Amino acid sequence: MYTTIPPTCIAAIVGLGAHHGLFIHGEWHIQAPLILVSHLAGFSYVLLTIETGWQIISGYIVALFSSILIYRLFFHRLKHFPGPFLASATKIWHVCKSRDSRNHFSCKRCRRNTGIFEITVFHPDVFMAIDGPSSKCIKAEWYDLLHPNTGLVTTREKELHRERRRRWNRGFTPKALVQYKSKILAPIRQLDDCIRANIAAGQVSEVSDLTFWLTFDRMGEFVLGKSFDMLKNQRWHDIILLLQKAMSLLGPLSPTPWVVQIAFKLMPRVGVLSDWFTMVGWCENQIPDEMSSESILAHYLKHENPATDSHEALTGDSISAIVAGSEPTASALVGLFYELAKAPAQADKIRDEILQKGADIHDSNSLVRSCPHLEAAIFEALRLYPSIPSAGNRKTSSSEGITIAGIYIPPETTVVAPRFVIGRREDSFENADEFIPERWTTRPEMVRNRAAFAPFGTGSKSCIGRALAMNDLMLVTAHIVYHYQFQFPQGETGDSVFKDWSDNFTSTLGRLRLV
Ligand code: HEM
Repeated sequence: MYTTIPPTCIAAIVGLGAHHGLFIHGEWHIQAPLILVSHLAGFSYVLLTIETGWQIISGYIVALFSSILIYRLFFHRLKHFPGPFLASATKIWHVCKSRDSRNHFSCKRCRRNTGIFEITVFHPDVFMAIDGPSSKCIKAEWYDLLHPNTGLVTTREKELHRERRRRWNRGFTPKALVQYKSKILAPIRQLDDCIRANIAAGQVSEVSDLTFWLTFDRMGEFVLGKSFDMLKNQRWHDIILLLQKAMSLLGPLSPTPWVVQIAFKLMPRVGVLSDWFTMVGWCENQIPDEMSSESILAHYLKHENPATDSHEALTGDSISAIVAGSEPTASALVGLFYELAKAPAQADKIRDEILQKGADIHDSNSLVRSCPHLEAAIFEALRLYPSIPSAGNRKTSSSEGITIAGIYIPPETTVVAPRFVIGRREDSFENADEFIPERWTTRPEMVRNRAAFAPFGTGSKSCIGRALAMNDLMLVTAHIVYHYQFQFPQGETGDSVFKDWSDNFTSTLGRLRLV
């Protein structure tokens, strides 16, 4: 006698098999669009051809998701780590928490883990553990964001990253830097013109806009060989507006790279996503035009290597370099001018230092040599307003975990190191929430643990533009502080800079207006 197994049971077995045989192993975010489409197609076929199709589909879905849930809640290798219950069940919890692009604030409130496969570490040793010379960690799934376009920032594969970084380094030799460093002086003059015009008209200076225009113009020139001319035209460039709109997706969606892949691949013409692709198309079109310019990209093309320099790779590099270079410098400037407006004595101290030492405000080497307080004020702004406040996730290798402060983190685990929380730890910095540049000069005892300060990252994946960024920050700050005294407009406190700070991988601080 034969007994037939009901189709619903077979579907449930297939669901369990899909989880244990397939999805439990490795990474699936890149294939997420394909998985979704093939499941929808399969479900449609079953519904159309089998009378009890919906039962079969339910059997499959219930078994698959129950298996995933039970595994995550009771058997996962990270189940011993503390964290909100729902966070260990689904990443959608994290998306809900960061829906207003405030992941950095959530990390501070939560102070615990935010997801399955993921450990958030608040200990200052984390930076060295994930990016130090002996680390085997790679960049986490998030970095596949631009797939198939990959820039230096988003290259996850270690060897490929090393190769691309070597090529980028050629554009950052001391000789090349001398040339790029002085190119900030023209945008600074344009910034100055804007401020003077505002003063003459009795108008408030929109510092947030001005600093973003300055740094994007600067990066346009640096990466593509031509400025976006926003300071000159005193208005946002259409492409940068599209880029900013598209970046706003990263705040809520960063915790789920698979959702990003589905959205990018299956809905490229919908809403903000279409803005993103317009911007990508624009960047693609800029590349062949710029071969002869002095941009970093042209430098790259001159040494083209077909193995690594596909058109996608160059597009990825141009987008990620524009974003990586502009937004962080702009937000550091907004944070710094906000603090200097709150504490004018600090601005006076910088001005006195420049005057007393006779430093040349057009030469960053002269400023570095003579103005430690200026440099300290910039460090303090970078500590309080980190340009990458919660992102920069790494993943432990498939064979080795890492140990941080005596706690072992297993292989294949995403490690999150939120700079916003770590840089404001009271056990690392005395009066940690206060702007005290002296902690970097005359009061070193106020820095209790230097490891908690890593605004540019550490090791082989750290910021390649650090020298350029410090050059620009020194020159812009010295110029403004030397020539102007500034304050908040009547009736304003500037508090929105902190309150409206959003975390879209890079920081966008709230609006700053000064007179
Ligand atoms: C205040 C200004 C800046 C800050 C605080 C900053 C900070 C950082 C940090 C923390 C990283 C590591 C990101 C990660 O782990 O994913 C990074 C990477 C990077 N930054 Fe910057 N950055 C600044 C300015 C710049 C500038 C001006 C450039 C352009 C020349 C630049 C280009 C890059 C690139 C290309 C990477 C990727 C490096 C790699 O993956 O090897 N950054 N930056």
